[in-house]
Amino acid sequence: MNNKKPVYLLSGFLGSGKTTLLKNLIRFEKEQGRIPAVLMNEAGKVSIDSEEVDSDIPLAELLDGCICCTIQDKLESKLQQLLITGGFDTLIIETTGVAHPVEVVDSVISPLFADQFSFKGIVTTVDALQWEKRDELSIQALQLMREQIKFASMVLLNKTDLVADGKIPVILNEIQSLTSSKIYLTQQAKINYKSLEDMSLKNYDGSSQVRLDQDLQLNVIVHTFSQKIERSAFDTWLREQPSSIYRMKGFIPFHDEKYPALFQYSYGMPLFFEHDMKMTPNLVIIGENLDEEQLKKNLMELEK
Ligand SMILES: Nc1nc2c(ncn2[C@@H]2O[C@H](COP(=O)(O)OP(=O)(O)OP(=O)(O)O)[C@@H](O)[C@H]2O)c(=O)[nH]1
Repeated sequence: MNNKKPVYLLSGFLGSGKTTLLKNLIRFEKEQGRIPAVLMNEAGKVSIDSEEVDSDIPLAELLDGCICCTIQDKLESKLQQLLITGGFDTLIIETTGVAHPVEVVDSVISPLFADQFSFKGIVTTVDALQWEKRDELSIQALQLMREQIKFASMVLLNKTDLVADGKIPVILNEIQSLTSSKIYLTQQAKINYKSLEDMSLKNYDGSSQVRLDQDLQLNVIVHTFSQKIERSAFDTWLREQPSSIYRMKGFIPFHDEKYPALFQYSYGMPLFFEHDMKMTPNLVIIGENLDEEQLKKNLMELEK
């Protein structure tokens, strides 16, 4: 009888649907009578996604950096902590959108945990629309997306609702040329989660070509609003932002709302959701070669 806890690694570029998949997977695990633990990290000092994980789920977080080479030691100690605290059956790791999955696999497959964890594989989500528009990405960002696909044990081609039906076979072919793993077409990262149980770790040869810290000039900027702002002024500010901002998320304190609104933005598409709890009004901005000083100055002007 194998008592090792299965570990799933969720990978995928910024905004591709990892957190959406995580939430679905947690629900599925609970329905199967299992308790999932979650390890997540965010490329910023504050965590937005962890607010989305129910409080009854064991959760460990790594902040301020990517779950990759720079914090591998921290990752190992978090894994150890989780094992000591126990009380879970499955572990789901959500990596930041800028992490190379292989770096994380290295920690999880560490001899330290060999008898406790059974690594099931990497599930990579790909934003179909973003793939279609991949020419707009920098070479490094595109290279990372390719690597995330190449090392996947399973690929979810997500957000298929955002591209024309006729384009799907083309995209599918392009992605299949990078991996022999199965590709599922999804919306809101919905699949039959039982297929995850049969995954095996493919394409893991330990070689990684992208060292993000050196290659991709990615900035993570965190702004904390000190006052409420006008929605219209924020919308105007949004329209002026460059395409080199890949992702934003946070809680925005608007004048006419009781609590800060949850804000999600990927590749030019903003979404706002009412929130029924008072969250710290932090906005995390992720992009390439961003002018932090100018961005913060403009955001502060919205508060006047
Ligand atoms: N239209 C559409 N939107 C989706 C789909 N799946 C997820 N989204 C939305 O896309 C946004 C980003 O999804 P997340 O699940 O947060 O993506 P992520 O990969 O965790 O993002 P990071 O944490 O920034 O790397 C959210 O607003 C989701 O609701 C989909 O299939 N179609």
